[in-house]
Amino acid sequence: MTFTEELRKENEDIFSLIFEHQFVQGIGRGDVSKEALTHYVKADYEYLNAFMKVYGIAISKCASREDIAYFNQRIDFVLNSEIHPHNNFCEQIGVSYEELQGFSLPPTADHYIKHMLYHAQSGTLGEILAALLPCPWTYFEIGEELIKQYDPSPEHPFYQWISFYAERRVEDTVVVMCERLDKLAEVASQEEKTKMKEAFRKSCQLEWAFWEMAFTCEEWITKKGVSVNEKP
Ligand SMILES: Cc1ncc(CN)c(N)n1
Repeated sequence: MTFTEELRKENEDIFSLIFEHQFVQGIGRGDVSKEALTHYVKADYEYLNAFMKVYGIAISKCASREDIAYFNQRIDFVLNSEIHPHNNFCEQIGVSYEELQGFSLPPTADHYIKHMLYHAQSGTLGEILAALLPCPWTYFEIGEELIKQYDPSPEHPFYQWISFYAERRVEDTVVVMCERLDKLAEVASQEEKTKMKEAFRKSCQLEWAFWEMAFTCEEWITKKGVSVNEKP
């Protein structure tokens, strides 16, 4: 079994909790509330900005141009392609994408980006990839699961979102990231592999928590109660 096959097996519990999550199932049924969609897009826009910065830190640790080109191409995908699923949600909410940009992150999303930034700053390239991999991997499998369970037609409100993540391009992203991580794991010490496993599992758990954060419209607590998610 490869290292990433092991990771997938050890985290089957979290993957299945993600597939069952009410937000994810709501995408499949086509009935997520506008409040939850809005909360998700506001947080995810900033989350993806942080994700690209983590790729940037990974570039600073690359030893070859081929590795630099790989991370550069990943940044391009987030910057220019991952706007499509957000636009699908915005159309369903009835707002422009620009209106949902620039908000501060709710607690769970804040935790998730700091978890990735921690591994980016202090870890090896393998540790960084392990922290990043659940992002494309869980979404690709969500796309696959929702197609299997709901077989959405082009009229489905979230058809674009579902088909974007179930697409070949996202599958290829996962396959290539797994191959890269497997190669790095082959030469990693036991201690480094343990760190990779911890980073991967926590990112899977934070993926579930991110859906929950959006579904419950999670906010920071203040003396007056929970604060409204305002622009800083
Ligand atoms: C939180 C999160 N995780 C994963 C993805 C898919 N790249 C995303 N857009 N947002």
